[in-house]
Amino acid sequence: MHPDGQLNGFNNVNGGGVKHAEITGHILEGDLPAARVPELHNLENASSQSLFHIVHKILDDSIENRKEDVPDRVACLLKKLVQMIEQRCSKQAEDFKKQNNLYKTREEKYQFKMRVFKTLVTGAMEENEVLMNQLHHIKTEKTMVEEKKKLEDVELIRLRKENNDRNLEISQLKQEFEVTRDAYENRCIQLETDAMEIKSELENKIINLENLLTDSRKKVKELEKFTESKFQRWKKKERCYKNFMDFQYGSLKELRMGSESIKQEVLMTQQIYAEEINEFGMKIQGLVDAAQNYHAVLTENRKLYNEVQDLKGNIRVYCRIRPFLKGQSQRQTTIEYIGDNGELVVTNPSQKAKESHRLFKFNKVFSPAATQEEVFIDTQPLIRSVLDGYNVCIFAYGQTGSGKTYTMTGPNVSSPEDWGVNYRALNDLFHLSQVRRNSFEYEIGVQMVEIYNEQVRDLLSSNITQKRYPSILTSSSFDTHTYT
Ligand SMILES: Nc1ncnc2c1ncn2[C@@H]1O[C@H](COP(=O)(O)OP(=O)(O)OP(=O)(O)O)[C@@H](O)[C@H]1O
Repeated sequence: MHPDGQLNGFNNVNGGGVKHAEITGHILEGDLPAARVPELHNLENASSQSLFHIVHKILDDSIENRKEDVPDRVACLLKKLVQMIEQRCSKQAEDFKKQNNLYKTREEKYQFKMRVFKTLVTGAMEENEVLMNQLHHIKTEKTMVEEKKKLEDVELIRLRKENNDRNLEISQLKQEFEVTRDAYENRCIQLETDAMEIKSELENKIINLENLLTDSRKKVKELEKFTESKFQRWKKKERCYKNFMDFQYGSLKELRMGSESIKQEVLMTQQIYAEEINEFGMKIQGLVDAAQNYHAVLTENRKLYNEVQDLKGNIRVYCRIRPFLKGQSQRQTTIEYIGDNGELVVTNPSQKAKESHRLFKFNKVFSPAATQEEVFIDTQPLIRSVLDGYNVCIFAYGQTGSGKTYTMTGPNVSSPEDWGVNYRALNDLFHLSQVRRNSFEYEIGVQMVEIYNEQVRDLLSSNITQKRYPSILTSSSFDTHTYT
């Protein structure tokens, strides 16, 4: 593997070593003539170390012997030696360069080979891994196959046992088959005998059936004749129906035409109807406007009406004179005069002449002849103002038997003519709420009380214990709610 130049170099050194001994022998002797210096050219092949050694020797020798001619020879020799060393050095440098280049080339080659080897090694390792995996897989499969084999062995033993059992069964079945076959053969013989009997029976039946068939054919012929006549009748009927259908079809055509004309009429009517509806809508709009105006006028009217009630006076006192009851004498009357504007003159015969007449002034005085309706008509406007949100109180005052119940309730509830103020007022309020139901919704509550000996009693309560009010009535107890 060493370069050739280096090997030659060693040879030269060895070879040079022999000559070096000879040359040093001459130089050491000190009689190296100048004529022999050219022989030193033969030292070209001597090693650099031996040449340096020679130089050292020459120098030592010249120092020891102090010969005058030595320096020239030494100089000549040294020059020669230096030239040789230089040549050698340059040669060696070239050799080194060459070797270096050679080494580099080889190194690249080696590196390339190394890479190839590495690739091969990597491939070999991967292959090895794959093989290892395959080996592992094969081992696993082997284990499975072994287990399967064990199971199959067990299965084989079981199948063998089963086979023995089956053989046993087969032999038993064979025996049974023998027995069954014998029974079957006997049965066949029996059946053959039966079949023979049935055959003879069937032959008899066939003869009978043939007779029946002959009869049937006769009947079929008769039926055919009958069918032919019927067919003719049906054909006649078909013709009739066809005529009828044609007639119906014509009627249907007429009906369709009629339907078309009706459709046209309906469309016309729809158009007229739409126009009329439009007109009607416009009229309704007018009516709505009129109704709105009507409401405004009604509100104004009501306002004026309540103002009139206010002007008549918030507190009004009416006097009703009860007629004499049966058995009472008409001569006992103390009523002297009843005026149209509420004047009442009462006489008291027990007083002196001046004080015997007393004048009372009321809003109105009802005579004994006044009816229930006349009394109510004067209170009606006040009652109606309740529906506009005014508080109204009507109460009767008087001594026992003076006619309070008669005036407020009436003597006979079943007769509307006899109804008192209460019934008439409620009747009027319900009637008005019905009339105004499109504009207002009223909720009406009723309470009737009696004040007797400064004790308030609920006249509508059916429970006796709750009849007496514990306290004085508040105005809110009489409220009538209105909603718009
Ligand atoms: N205007 C009238 N016309 C005819 N009969 C009358 C009239 N007013 C009262 N009466 C009769 O007078 C009687 C007494 O009347 P009523 O019972 O109404 O009196 P009252 O004031 O309620 O008595 P009390 O305070 O005791 O309850 C009754 O029989 C009633 O029918």
